[in-house]
Amino acid sequence: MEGIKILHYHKFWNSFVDLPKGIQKKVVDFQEKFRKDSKSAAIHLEPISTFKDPTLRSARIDQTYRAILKSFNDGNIFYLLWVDHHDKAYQWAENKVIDWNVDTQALQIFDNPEVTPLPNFKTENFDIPGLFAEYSDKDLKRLGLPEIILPSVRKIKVDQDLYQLEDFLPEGVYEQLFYLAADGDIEKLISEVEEGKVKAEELEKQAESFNNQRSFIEFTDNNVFNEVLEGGLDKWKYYLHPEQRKIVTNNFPGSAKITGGAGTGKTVAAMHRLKYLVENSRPGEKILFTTFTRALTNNLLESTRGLNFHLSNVSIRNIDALALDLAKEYGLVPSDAKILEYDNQAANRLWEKLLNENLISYGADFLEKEYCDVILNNNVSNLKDYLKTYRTGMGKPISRRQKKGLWDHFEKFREIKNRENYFYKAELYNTLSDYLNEKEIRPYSHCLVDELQDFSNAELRLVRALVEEKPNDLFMVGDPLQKIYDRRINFSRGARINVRGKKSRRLRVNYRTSEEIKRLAISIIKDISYDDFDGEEEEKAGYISLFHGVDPSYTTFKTKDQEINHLIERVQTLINQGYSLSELAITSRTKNGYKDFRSGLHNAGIPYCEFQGGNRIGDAEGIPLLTFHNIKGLEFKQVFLVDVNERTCPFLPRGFEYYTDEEKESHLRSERSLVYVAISRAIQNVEISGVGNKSEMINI
Ligand SMILES: Nc1ncnc2c1ncn2[C@@H]1O[C@H](COP(=O)(O)OP(=O)(O)OP(=O)(O)O)[C@@H](O)[C@H]1O
Repeated sequence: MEGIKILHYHKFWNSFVDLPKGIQKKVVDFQEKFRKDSKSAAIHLEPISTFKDPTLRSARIDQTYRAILKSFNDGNIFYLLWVDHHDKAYQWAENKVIDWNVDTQALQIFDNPEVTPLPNFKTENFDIPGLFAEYSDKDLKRLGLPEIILPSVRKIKVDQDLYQLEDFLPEGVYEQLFYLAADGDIEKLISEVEEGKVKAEELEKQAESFNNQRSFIEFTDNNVFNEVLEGGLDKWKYYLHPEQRKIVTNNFPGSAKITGGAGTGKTVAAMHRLKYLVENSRPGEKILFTTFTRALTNNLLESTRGLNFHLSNVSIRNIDALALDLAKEYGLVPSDAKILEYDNQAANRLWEKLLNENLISYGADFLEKEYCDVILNNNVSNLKDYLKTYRTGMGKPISRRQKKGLWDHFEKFREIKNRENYFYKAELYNTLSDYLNEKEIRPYSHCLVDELQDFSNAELRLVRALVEEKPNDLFMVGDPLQKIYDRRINFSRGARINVRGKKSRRLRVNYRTSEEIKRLAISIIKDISYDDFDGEEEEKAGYISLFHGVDPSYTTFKTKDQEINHLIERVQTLINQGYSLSELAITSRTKNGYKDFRSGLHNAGIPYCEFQGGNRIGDAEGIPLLTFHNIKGLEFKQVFLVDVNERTCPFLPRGFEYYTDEEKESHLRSERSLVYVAISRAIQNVEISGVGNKSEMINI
């Protein structure tokens, strides 16, 4: 038959990569022949009597290798499921159930419970109701639960039973039951499943539902095979979670905010969204993808190239660099303008100058904080507005009279600083936003923002000003739980961005880390409440990893030398096991924290590198040494958190005892977020170490 479709199961690639090179090439040829004529004698497409599923077929790759396929829709669609040595391929297929689920419009693959018995739960005789007792069979089936597994699900009484069933459920179904156990809103879950379906009656169209595309994709050319032959498959480029795909292709009536825990594929969704916008853009439209750090910008530049679309109308820039360039281009700052960072040497010198030249009863620290957090963060340009501005989170209230006095000081400070051509970043953003708004210049048609939680109100106002308000104007992804800078964002009031209701969505599947690592990461911040950037509490429930690994460890030592020796030994063991150094990372709360480990690596002859402004300094192939701040946005197979004890985590700055309660709380929240960020960078394993007493933040 002409025009046969082959849909590739994402786990098919796991079997494909393990084949000898020569056989991989034969698999590529096999598919070409199969598409032309699946009934050709050379292909030998046949059912096998030992397969429990009568719709499964074996096909011949050569004398010894077989492909396992499922025939679908009267044989004009085939699912290519597995390829292996004859015996192993048959073994893989033998006891599988491979069923089309009409409720979800997705093919389901799972072990036949008649052959592979489902686990018995310890809670079987407990006199407590089933975890899902309040939901009808019909509703559970609408979430994709196969009829044959329903009796076992009815026996689940506690979360632990559900975890035991994970490997016996089809993909996606465990996830749905996990969400249901976490927040109990079955109507919401059913409607999410429905959104992942297509309206069409034809099975061929239904096979393209978002729910089915989670695991099955048609590859019509051989490029992807070449990609695998050259070094592996980046599944994120093709197989998207239905929630990711919805976000990528959705038509948002205005700006969209996407949140999700660490590793839930927010950056991946944003990159696909960029591709989608480019492919649907009109001539002349320019699209900006911006983020906070240079390291992430560099990663984005690299990764988006792999998605194969034209980047000619796309600008991928970090927000600072973009703002400075645009401000210079519009003549808003001199070409030799210099940037002031909060609390850096130049800023401290200028504030001291103000204090020396005037009789002022406030300290430089207070003045700078008030100027940056209240004046600049709210873009206050005159005394009248300053008098009206709330100083939320600023501690001790100040009177109208005090505000008037302060305003005079700030005007003098501005003169001092402008004379020397210095500008705070926020000042640059404000000046630029005001200019763009006044002149109605909108340099970009769409803007995507990654690491949203690190943006300040001033940066977000600039983002808002760069793009005209219209459907699909802004697409912003971030994780409130990873907010490691102590700055308040408020979309509607602070940044004039409106994203309430349906325009904000949340991703929940952690693709990066094992469930064990995710649980540890979440335990750090579980009792803290995080703002969703619009004054509501960000949800934490229903955040799940779908694979398992080893339990993270936390070891303390008597001396620093012991800790260093232990780390060096562990690194050497991992190298011997075949890990490359760049797959590992050593991270500590401060730069000082990893200094001794750097010497240890040096003495042991193990190459290392550090990060500066997004670039690797030292041996680029060496093991990276990073602070918890600059490991953000990156990922590694194994992460070592070093120098972790009661004194370093949380890290308390000098003068902490004088902070107001609100400031203390805010600081400690950021400290917890930092540890959450550092732990959640690991794919397979986290090892924590320190000298002395353990940090009370980490309970292992
Ligand atoms: N649909 C997918 N299929 C396979 N892998 C995926 C998918 N989506 C994301 N990933 C992988 O999961 C990891 C985390 O993805 P990503 O960086 O997009 O998450 P994130 O939510 O931005 O994380 P963080 O906030 O922690 O930086 C990456 O290795 C990515 O390739």
